[in-house]
Parts: sequence; C-alpha cells; structure tokens
Amino acid sequence: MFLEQRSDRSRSRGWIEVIAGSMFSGKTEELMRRLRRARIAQQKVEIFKPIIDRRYSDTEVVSHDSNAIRCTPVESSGNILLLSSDTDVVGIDEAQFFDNGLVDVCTTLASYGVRVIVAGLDMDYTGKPFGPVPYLMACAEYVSKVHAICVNCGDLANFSYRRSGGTRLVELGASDTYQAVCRSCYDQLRANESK
Ligand SMILES: Nc1ncnc2c1ncn2[C@@H]1O[C@H](COP(=O)(O)OP(=O)(O)O)[C@@H](O)[C@H]1O
Ligand SMILES: Cc1cn([C@H]2C[C@H](O)[C@@H](COP(=O)(O)O)O2)c(=O)[nH]c1=O
Ligand SMILES: [Zn+2]
Repeated sequence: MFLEQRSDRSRSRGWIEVIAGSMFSGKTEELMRRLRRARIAQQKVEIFKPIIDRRYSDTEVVSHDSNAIRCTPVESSGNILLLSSDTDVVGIDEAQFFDNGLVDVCTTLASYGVRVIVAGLDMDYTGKPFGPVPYLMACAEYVSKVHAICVNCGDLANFSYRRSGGTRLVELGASDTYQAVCRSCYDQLRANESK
C-alpha cells in the first residue's frame, strides 16, 4: 500500500502516515511492519518514542506480543527534528504522549522529504481526543484506523476502557489496567461506574 521506493529528495516529496486506534488494536505491530520494510528497502530509518513510555522497555518500541525494535526515547517533539537529519523514514510510537508541537515537527519533516509514520491512541480512557494524534490525523496524507477485539462481546473495539488506576490522563499500563471494548460495551461499563 505504501511505497518503500524513495522519491527524489531534491523534490521534497515527503508525507505523513498515521496509525491510530484503541489499545491492543495493532498500532505498534503495524508501525514495526512498515519500518522493517523500509529498512529492507535500504532506507535510513529513525524511530522515536516519548521518554515517559517506560512500560515494557526504555530503549525499544515493544508490542503487546513482545515484538521489539530499538528506538530513541525523547523528552519532547523538538528533539525528533534535531535527531532526524539525513533520514528517509521517521517512525514515532505512543504519539499521544507528545506535546502538540509534534504536529509541526511531522509537517516540517514531511516538507523536507521525509516519510513520517506516527502511531498513537486517538482517544483517551474517557473517549476524548488524545494529545496531538487527532490533529495529526487531520494533517496526514494517509490515516489507518485499526481496531482491537472487544473483550466483552467479540465485536471490533475502538475504545480503551480503564479498569483501575484512577483518573489521571497519563496512566501507563496494559491488560492489567485497560481493556479494548466496542462502543456499546464501553457505554455500559462507564454507566455502571456511576451507579
Ligand atoms: N482485545 C484484543 N484485541 C486484539 N488484539 C489483542 C487484544 N488483546 C491483546 N491483543 C494482542 O495485541 C496485539 C497488538 O499489539 P500492539 O501492536 O502492541 O497493539 P497497540 O500498539 O495498538 O496497543 C495483537 O496482535 C494481539 O496479539
Ligand atoms: C487510554 C489511555 C492509555 N494510556 C496509556 C496506557 C499505555 O501505557 C499507553 C497506550 O499503549 P498502547 O501501545 O496503545 O497499548 O497509554 C494512558 O496513559 N491514558 C489513557 O487514557
Ligand atoms: Zn463489545
């Protein structure tokens, strides 16, 4: 679906791809698949994640199935620009944790001719747009909305239900803390909370 072949850098043909969805929807696996293919095509790839994502590893992007790829953890979106010189492809995971400056960073890189692939949650546990991801979806050339399986009913899931862990926006966790659920199961679970 996406071209691994580089276009001529002098013509500055870059673009932004966003992979968005709930937790467990396969965002990280899809990001890693695209980045591996770019490496097979001999392209220079740099991978970043926010430094606060210490869930599985400090220096790797790791999927829920334990597949991993090395990355550079960064404090803020501005670091990505500084560390991406002479790069063909930039991959960014857990984009929801970055500041809104990530939108400008991705746009600038794309204008320089870089293929930018961003993965992140589109909604937080309350069902609200999460960080810069919805803005990136608006600015991207390509958006892939991926889905998990609802652990309650087996339908497609696009919500991340928080089972425990309080009300802070940022609460790292996996299936201990979150479940992927469909809209109907999400509404039911949230309604039960206020009973
Ligand atoms: N409810 C679920 N629906 C789909 N996949 C799930 C679910 N729970 C666990 N998984 C596992 O999670 C993997 C996806 O992991 P990952 O790419 O890290 O997702 P994401 O980055 O979107 O959270 C799937 O291949 C599957 O093995
Ligand atoms: C919904 C939601 C999630 N988080 C955290 C939980 C995980 O550490 C990551 C998402 O990881 P994944 O690769 O998409 O599975 O985000 C959070 O901090 N706040 C939330 O509302
Ligand atoms: Zn459901």
